[in-house]
Amino acid sequence: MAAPILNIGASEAEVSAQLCDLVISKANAAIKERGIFTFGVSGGSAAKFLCNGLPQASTDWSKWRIFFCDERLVPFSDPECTYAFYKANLMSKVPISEDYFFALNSELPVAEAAADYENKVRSVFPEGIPRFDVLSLGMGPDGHTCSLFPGHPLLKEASKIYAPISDSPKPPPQRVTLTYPVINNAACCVFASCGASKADIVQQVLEGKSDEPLPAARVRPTNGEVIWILDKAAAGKLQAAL
Ligand SMILES: O=C1O[C@H](COP(=O)(O)O)[C@@H](O)[C@H](O)[C@H]1O
Repeated sequence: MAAPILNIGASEAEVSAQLCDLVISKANAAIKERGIFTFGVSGGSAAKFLCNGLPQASTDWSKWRIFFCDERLVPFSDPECTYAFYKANLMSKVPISEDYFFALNSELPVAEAAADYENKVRSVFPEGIPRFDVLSLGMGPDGHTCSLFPGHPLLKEASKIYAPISDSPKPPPQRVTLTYPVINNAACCVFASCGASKADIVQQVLEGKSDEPLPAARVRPTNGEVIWILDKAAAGKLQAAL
């Protein structure tokens, strides 16, 4: 298990550019090697960072297979719907087929929606624990990542690819999330976080010592890398950045 790699950008725009450059270079390498790029995307600020730079990518979009690291169980018309954000800010700008940007069926009850989404993942990863080329992750001010929240029983979920959650402390309450066995089987997990409001939690996750690590600190792929891309404000309390 490799130690996290830390990259610090001068500004949010630089963080966004570094994240997009990393994803595009991993995508083009995977496509060259295996003819396919499997990518997990998050909502919140990470979605904005990706949508700033990915539309300019020089890549073969027909080879990308995009899934959600987590998604909220709300209709496409709801402003909280992450799929709708990517549809407006990425899918409308690049030639990726809707068949390969896998949406959550928000008309199903949450447990069925998670099982249905798991079947979609199985269309690309027919067996075993899926190994995504890249998971683009965000971290909330409480240290959550995907929809895995501090102290929640889902931190221990070990049998599902995607788990339903109906009591998310951050609204909306019903969501579907990747689980740790899949997250920690990825080839690359990349966090992008910006702003002084994230500085304390970034410091706790990257330099804190606890018997109960925060959800973002549990992202440690056994045979992959973890990269953190931060702006100066988010990295402001790290000893490693001094
Ligand atoms: O609710 C969510 O929050 C996290 C963190 O979002 P951020 O805006 O604080 O970066 C996000 O990664 C996750 O996908 C989303 O559902």
